[in-house]
Amino acid sequence: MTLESVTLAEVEASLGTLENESLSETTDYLEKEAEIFAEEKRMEMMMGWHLKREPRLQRSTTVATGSIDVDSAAAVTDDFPASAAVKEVLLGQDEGAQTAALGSEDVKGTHTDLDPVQRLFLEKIKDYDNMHRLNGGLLETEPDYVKYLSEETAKLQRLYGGGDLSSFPEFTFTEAVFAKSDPPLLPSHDFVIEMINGLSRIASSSAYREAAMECRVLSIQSHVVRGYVGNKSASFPLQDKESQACQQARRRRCEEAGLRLAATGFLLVTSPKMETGSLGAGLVLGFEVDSINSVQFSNHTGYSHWKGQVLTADELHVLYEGIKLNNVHQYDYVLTGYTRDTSFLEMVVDIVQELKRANPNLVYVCDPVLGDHGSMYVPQNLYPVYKNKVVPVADIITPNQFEAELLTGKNISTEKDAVEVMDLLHAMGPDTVVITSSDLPSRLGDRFLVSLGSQRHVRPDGSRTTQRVRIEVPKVDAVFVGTGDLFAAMLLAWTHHYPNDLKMACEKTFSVMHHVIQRTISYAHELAGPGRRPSPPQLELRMVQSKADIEDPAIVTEATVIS
Ligand SMILES: Nc1ncnc2c1ncn2[C@@H]1O[C@H](COP(=O)(O)OP(=O)(O)O)[C@@H](O)[C@H]1O
Ligand SMILES: Cc1ncc(COP(=O)(O)O)c(C=O)c1O
Repeated sequence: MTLESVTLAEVEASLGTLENESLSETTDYLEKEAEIFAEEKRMEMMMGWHLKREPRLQRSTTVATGSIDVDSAAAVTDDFPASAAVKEVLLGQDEGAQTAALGSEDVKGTHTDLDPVQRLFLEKIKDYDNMHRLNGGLLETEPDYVKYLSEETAKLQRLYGGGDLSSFPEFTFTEAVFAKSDPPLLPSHDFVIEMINGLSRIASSSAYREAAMECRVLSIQSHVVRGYVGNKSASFPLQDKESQACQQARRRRCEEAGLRLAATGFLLVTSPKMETGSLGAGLVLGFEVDSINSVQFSNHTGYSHWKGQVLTADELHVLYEGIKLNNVHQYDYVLTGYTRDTSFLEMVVDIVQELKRANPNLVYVCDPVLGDHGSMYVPQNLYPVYKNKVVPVADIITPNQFEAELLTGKNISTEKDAVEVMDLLHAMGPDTVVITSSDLPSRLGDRFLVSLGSQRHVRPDGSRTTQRVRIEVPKVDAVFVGTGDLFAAMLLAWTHHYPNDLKMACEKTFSVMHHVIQRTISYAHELAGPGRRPSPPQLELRMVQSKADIEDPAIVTEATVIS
């Protein structure tokens, strides 16, 4: 007889014979098969589901307990519309009453509105309950189950300090007494109420919304499949790094707005005496980096071979139009680097101008990539576009010495020359200029690289002030590619964090560079082997491995304020 061919009547008949007998081995198989089938049938009838041995219900029929199984009761009441009689039997009485009802012959007789399957179900529970009581424990359990149960019980007893795990615990609620102390270590009851009421006000306040808002960068740079230049060099560090810096900057703004954000991830209106911790899990504010890939190459152009595609000005415009049509063209920063095409660069300028109109506080960070050490490595016709169109709309620029000289038409032979060049660059537009590398001699010796920075500020009274710094970092005897892009991205991040402190922003930025470069060169030497110069693939920046240094760089170089 297959299970499918068992009719309900047969099931009832089979089980009916069991009613007056104890469960025996000979009927065991038939009963179990019938029971499973009956259960499935019952489910289908009552719920319209095609439920196959739903585990909670299986448990209720195979593991009987001294009192009603809470899970099975919940299954009946929560998951399908059991009849009033079933509910009454299962839930309508206290534990003792339920046990009594289940153990009594009345169940079948008094609830005449039960359909045959429901009755069968209740009778089975009743049978098991009787058997359980007679047997003094679980029925038909495998040794493994008994072992598992006793281990789990022991575990719970260890965790919760013993006690009877089979009975419902008693709870005693006593009124909390809030100790008054000065200064208060715990918030007072009134304060907690005030805090809760305040939460909804804070959530809708503009300061909170501003604090919770993301900081979004549009980065228009190269993409490479292999290695780290352009967007590959800038995106990961920005996304990673800024989660910390943004949090701090925004926490400061929140505090200024009279709000405090506590360490637990809860937003609290605190009394002024209460300590504020880090933002914790409450707000996560990494830079959102939207990348437009100006080229997609297999690798950077310092390798023996490279292949790929170049984005045209029109294609750039199409991408930007798409963003604009969705009205998601609100950016806090634009970051650009290596470009070889004049019309593309002009399109970038148009986009920056339009984005600045949408957000007058937008900061454009530009690495005016033209060449190095006296020679240009982009087409000559890019130079006038940078000089006349790009630099004037830029807020932060990161030229090397050659690029700074080219843009201003003035040579740098001394630190004084460098300061004058930076002033000329300020006059062209940008408030922040960092000359990333120079041939100027270092006071620390010829194994150090000298860089200079200058930042203009407008004082509250409208007058201008300029901070200028010199920074010297150990020179590494190798050519790295992608360092200019990483540098610009990190300067963006750290000037965001320290908008009026170029010294600090430079110390952080140059320290990140130092850590990444040191890790890269050690690894490259290891790969190349003793006495051999590392190849371009071996010199790819160790970006992911430098995550911790990018997030929180140990300061390895102090910037000197020079005027
Ligand atoms: N060989 C090197 N040794 C030490 N630092 C370097 C070296 N090359 C690059 N850097 C770091 O990277 C930064 C950017 O340098 P670079 O890539 O030469 O800029 P750019 O591409 O603008 O010419 C430098 O300011 C310096 O911190
Ligand atoms: C495709 C590509 N993008 C960007 C760069 C810029 O690299 P860096 O950051 O060293 O100026 C290069 C340098 O070769 C490159 O090949």
